[in-house]
Amino acid sequence: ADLTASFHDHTFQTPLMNASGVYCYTTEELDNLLASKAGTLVTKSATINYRAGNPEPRYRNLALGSINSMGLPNEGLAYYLDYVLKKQADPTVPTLFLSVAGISMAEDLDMLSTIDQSDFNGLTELNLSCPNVPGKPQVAYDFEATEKMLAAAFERFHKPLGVKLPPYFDLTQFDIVAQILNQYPLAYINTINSIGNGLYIDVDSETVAIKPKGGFGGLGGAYVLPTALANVHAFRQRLNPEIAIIGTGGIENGADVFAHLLAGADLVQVGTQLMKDGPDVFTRLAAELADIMNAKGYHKLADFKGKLKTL
Ligand SMILES: C=Cc1c(C(=O)O)[nH]c(=O)[nH]c1=O
Repeated sequence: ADLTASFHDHTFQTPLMNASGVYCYTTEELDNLLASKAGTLVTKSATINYRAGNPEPRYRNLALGSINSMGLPNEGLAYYLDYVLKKQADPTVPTLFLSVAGISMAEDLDMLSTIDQSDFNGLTELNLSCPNVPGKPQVAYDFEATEKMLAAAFERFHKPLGVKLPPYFDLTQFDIVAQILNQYPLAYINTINSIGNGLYIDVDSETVAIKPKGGFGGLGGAYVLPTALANVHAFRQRLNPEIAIIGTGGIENGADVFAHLLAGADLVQVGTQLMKDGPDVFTRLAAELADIMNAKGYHKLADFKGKLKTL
């Protein structure tokens, strides 16, 4: 089976990559991703300046996934922009993704301007869905703010741009959000971000799992797979075909990757399972996906991508 993934005019060795925020905070982690079977990588969502983030413990692996309230810790935009600019000079390195998540629309726009004026030749991911900055509502749950943000972004940003979206749970929300997104020349959407503000309770200790926000945090892992698949498929059914889709959420094995691609994803991102297994997870996921494709007689991703059947 050929796992080569095409994404606009870019080609990747596999459709697999990390989810922003996981294993992408330091240049060492990013280099380890490049050395793995991941097709490419995305950097931790950046703010203009360094952020320490929320007090720890702020991430916990759980039997059925994970919970996190990191609070947007990052080294600042320059750190990640320097990294991708240096790496893109190397012809053996695939096209890279750079993620930004400003605390305000003004900060987002400043960062987009900085990137636009740079020689960055990869794709930029505007994170509209961080659930863990206290007092900062998720932009993407405010449809008016989303529209304002996209209009302002495309006024000043001329490189390929994608948006990271939170999960939606209502079919009319898919209609409304898709109608907004279709008005803009987006390269892609990335769906889903963590399911915001879950609460894990440890019965033995009668305590929550993480310190910030009284234990409330974004859910990842197996908990979120059906929601992730629904969002990938709902947007595939509604978005202009020129807007590609990165499927994120709940991938533990090759079958989960296959399901995301069947639902309409062009690339898939792995968060919780990457946190649990490290970059070797991409070797296992690639092998498991290839085995499934071979068993089904599929030779390349296009043979089944987006071809989910209904009853
Ligand atoms: C960028 C902040 C995010 C964070 C975070 O830094 O708390 N956690 C998530 O699950 N998703 C995010 O988008």
